[in-house]
Amino acid sequence: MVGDLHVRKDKFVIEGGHKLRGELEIWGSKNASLPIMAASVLNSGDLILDNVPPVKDNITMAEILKVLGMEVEFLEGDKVHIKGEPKGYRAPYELVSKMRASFELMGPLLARFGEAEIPYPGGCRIGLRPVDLHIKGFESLGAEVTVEKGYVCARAKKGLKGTKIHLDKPSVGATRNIMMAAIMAEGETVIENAACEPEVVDLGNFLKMMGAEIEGLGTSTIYIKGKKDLKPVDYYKVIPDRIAAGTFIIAGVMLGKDLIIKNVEPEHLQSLFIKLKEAGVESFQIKDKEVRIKAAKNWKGIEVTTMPYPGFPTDLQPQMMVFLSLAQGSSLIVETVFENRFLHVGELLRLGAKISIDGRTALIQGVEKLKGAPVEVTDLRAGAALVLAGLVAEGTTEVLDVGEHIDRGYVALEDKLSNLGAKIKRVYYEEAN
Ligand SMILES: CC(=O)N[C@H]1[C@@H](OP(=O)(O)OP(=O)(O)OC[C@H]2O[C@@H](n3ccc(=O)[nH]c3=O)[C@H](O)[C@@H]2O)O[C@H](CO)[C@@H](O)[C@@H]1O
Ligand SMILES: C=C(OP(=O)(O)O)C(=O)O
Repeated sequence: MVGDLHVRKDKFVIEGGHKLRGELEIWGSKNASLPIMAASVLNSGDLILDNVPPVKDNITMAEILKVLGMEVEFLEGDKVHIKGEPKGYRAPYELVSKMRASFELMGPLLARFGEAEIPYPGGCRIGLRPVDLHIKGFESLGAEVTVEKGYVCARAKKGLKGTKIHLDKPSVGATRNIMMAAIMAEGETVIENAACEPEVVDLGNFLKMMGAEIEGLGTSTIYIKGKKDLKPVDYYKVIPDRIAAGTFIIAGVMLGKDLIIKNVEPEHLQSLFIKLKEAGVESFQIKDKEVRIKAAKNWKGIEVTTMPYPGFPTDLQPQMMVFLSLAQGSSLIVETVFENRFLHVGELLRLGAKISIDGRTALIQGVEKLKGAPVEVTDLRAGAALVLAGLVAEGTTEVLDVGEHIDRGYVALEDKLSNLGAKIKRVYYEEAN
């Protein structure tokens, strides 16, 4: 019975060991869709964003835009229709606390209204994840920033002024937020030590379509010439999700049998391909936007260090750890981006993996097989990794609490995997609150 003391959750029940075959089309990037949806508060008119999957985070962003006064509707075929203009500049805590990228409304709202009030954001609890670099950037542009009852409030009544900003770290979110604030500022802004991630470039390309003057996208120095007047954009197509693609590619090298992953941007996944080859995996071919994969027979342990792009993505680290758990010999994974992104390790141990942690380094001793067990999801990519582990493990694995995390970034993952031959189903359960 669902009463006050119980919450309804969902889990995946996976029978491991089944091969993956057939075709899968990768959807649009969540981490590019989110800031582009945020940037739509700067657009006037009718916008169709294409390749925007209805993952939970995108739905949350749509809800926030609606609270701000815009009309947002998800259409068939991963399109979202955004109309109208924002009437307010304060985003509600209940929605912002669900994900990280909601804080990226601050830059465009500040540019548009000279004012923005956004609570500290949520998102995966993989580290402290402060927003100090975002705030320093807004302050450098001339905004006065205060924190009031958990809301970060930025004010620049006289408008923002372009300046040189050097980021202490190449933060993806801070680069995007500052870029959005700066496109309407007076004069030139230079962002040094900027993030080079494809999702930053995609947002920049969208802003350029609006008439923003931006140079240096994809490099560590971004130049922005502020402009008062932007022009409406009516259509933009978001890049494919490289992390979703990487997740399926890692599944494929463990379990593929003529698996074809489509709508992949190979350039965005070079660091993964290089590491798979270093481990001795040659059973995949890349042609244009397609990757054809067969399971590798065996592979050897390697060292992987997560780094900002074009380094190995932290968002594929948990999935890679599953692959390396089954390697011959030992592997090292060094997580340099987030200080607490080994939450999946405890769960992988339940499945028989041999992993120890020393600070930001995980030492993985390859085992012959993983064995099914109940495991709990702690964050989005940890969840993806546990699903991969369940697919490859002997016996049945129950991956608990998938709705809270996995659905944030993967739409109906169980259906996509079932279509490829996996035995996986979603089951609802109740948990004491
Ligand atoms: C919605 C979205 O696109 N999320 C991605 C984005 O997150 P997000 O934009 O939050 O990641 P950042 O690049 O900002 O974070 C990188 C590091 O910088 C630190 N930091 C960041 C901002 C700040 O003001 N101060 C600070 O110290 C963070 O704690 C972290 O240790 O990039 C991450 C790194 O590729 C990915 O894992 C996330 O999937
Ligand atoms: C960490 C992630 O998301 P977020 O930044 O929204 O928490 C992710 O997409 O893996």
